[in-house]
Amino acid sequence: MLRWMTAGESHGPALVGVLEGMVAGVGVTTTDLNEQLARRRLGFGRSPRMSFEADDIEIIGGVRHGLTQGGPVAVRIGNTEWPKWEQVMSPDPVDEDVLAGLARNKPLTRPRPGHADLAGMQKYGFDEARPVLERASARETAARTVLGTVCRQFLRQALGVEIVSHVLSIGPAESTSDLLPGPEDLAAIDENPVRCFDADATEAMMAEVEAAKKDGDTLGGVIEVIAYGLPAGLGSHVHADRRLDARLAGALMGIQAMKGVEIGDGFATARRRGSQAHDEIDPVPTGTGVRRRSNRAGGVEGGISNGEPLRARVAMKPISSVPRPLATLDVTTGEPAQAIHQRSDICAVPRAGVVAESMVALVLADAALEKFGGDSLAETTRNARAYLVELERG
Ligand SMILES: Cc1cc2nc3c(=O)[nH]c(=O)nc-3n(C[C@H](O)[C@H](O)[C@H](O)COP(=O)(O)O)c2cc1C
Ligand SMILES: C=C(O[C@@H]1CC(C(=O)O)=C[C@@H](OP(=O)(O)O)[C@H]1O)C(=O)O
Repeated sequence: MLRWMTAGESHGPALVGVLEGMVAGVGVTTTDLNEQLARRRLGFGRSPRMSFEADDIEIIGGVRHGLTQGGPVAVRIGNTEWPKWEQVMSPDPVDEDVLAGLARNKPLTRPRPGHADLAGMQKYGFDEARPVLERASARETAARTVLGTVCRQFLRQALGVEIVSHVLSIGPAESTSDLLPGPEDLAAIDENPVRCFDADATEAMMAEVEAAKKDGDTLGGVIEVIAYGLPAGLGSHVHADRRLDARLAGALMGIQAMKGVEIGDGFATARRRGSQAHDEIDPVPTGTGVRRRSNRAGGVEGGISNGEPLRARVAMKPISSVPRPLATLDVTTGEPAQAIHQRSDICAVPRAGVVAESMVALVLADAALEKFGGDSLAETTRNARAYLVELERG
């Protein structure tokens, strides 16, 4: 079983991520992790913090000379913003007079609708939003991205799986193209300012972000993640929590601000007749596997991967730090007020796609290890090959 956890606050000294259960022998380096962290900073409409902050990464356990060792992989990502926050976020007590003189420490008593501020204050008994937003912040997704990258390396090296994401829509601007990007298209997608595969939709998406910025507003959108090369047989129909689709939905919805998940054609499938909704199967000569005429199911049937590319879509709500402030209350007075606004992303959909890739990688690596087992990359690969040979034999 693969387990993972992150710790750390948005303006604390560092984030930490731990991945337990990864086999030995997976090739992964600091450069691999940095590459994915850099991708997570991409995109038109991102927060100014993305351009001046660096992810200061250090692998502190589980990897030796570029190979996983079978023990927990632990990674520390230093926040280069820390010196500005050393007192506000100090783990140890700080003199009250010093704190009172710090503008950064001003209590945040006007919670933002749509952020975790008010719900978190109520739940944990805080009288201001700082302790809530520090952990609710999607800064934490840097740690997940790193752990997902280890899984991505494992999936690639054990099974030849490649994971891609692209933006389908930002606000009302959406791609109408049916073209599915492949692994070879990922570099071009990353070069596109909104990480969109459809050049025709790019300008409209950028125009939406510009217009939202001008109006003091924010935007959400829809991202698609595709995994290629996934063998049939991951996940299971036998119990709810073993279903691959349920696990993917939970993982994707577990990303801050994600409010909807579709597997394959998802909601569109619900509007079709059965004859137009499913993927008909053609007989093929023994030894060549099976063939489907389409992939509306997005590579999962009965909670089990079916060998087609896995497709999952996730809908992100607009950023809740709206520059044109939303109505709220001041919790100290109970009077109406305008929500706090802080430096923020206008639209984080393009970079959220990279986080979504990592979440999919975590789920797929877990499901692959469950299916094929093993303690080393060589053993898992051997087991997977033996299974695939049997499968193709029919
Ligand atoms: C990559 C990424 C970047 C984000 N950037 C911001 C941001 O700059 N400002 C903000 O208010 N929310 C941002 N969010 C969203 C908040 O973290 C999220 O709205 C908040 O945690 C509440 O969402 P929830 O209701 O899903 O928990 C971002 C989310 C992601 C995934
Ligand atoms: C720091 C990151 O994203 C942050 C996510 C975030 C939020 O509320 O989720 C709010 C912003 O933080 P700040 O208010 O400090 O500018 C984003 O910059 C990051 O992704 O590394």
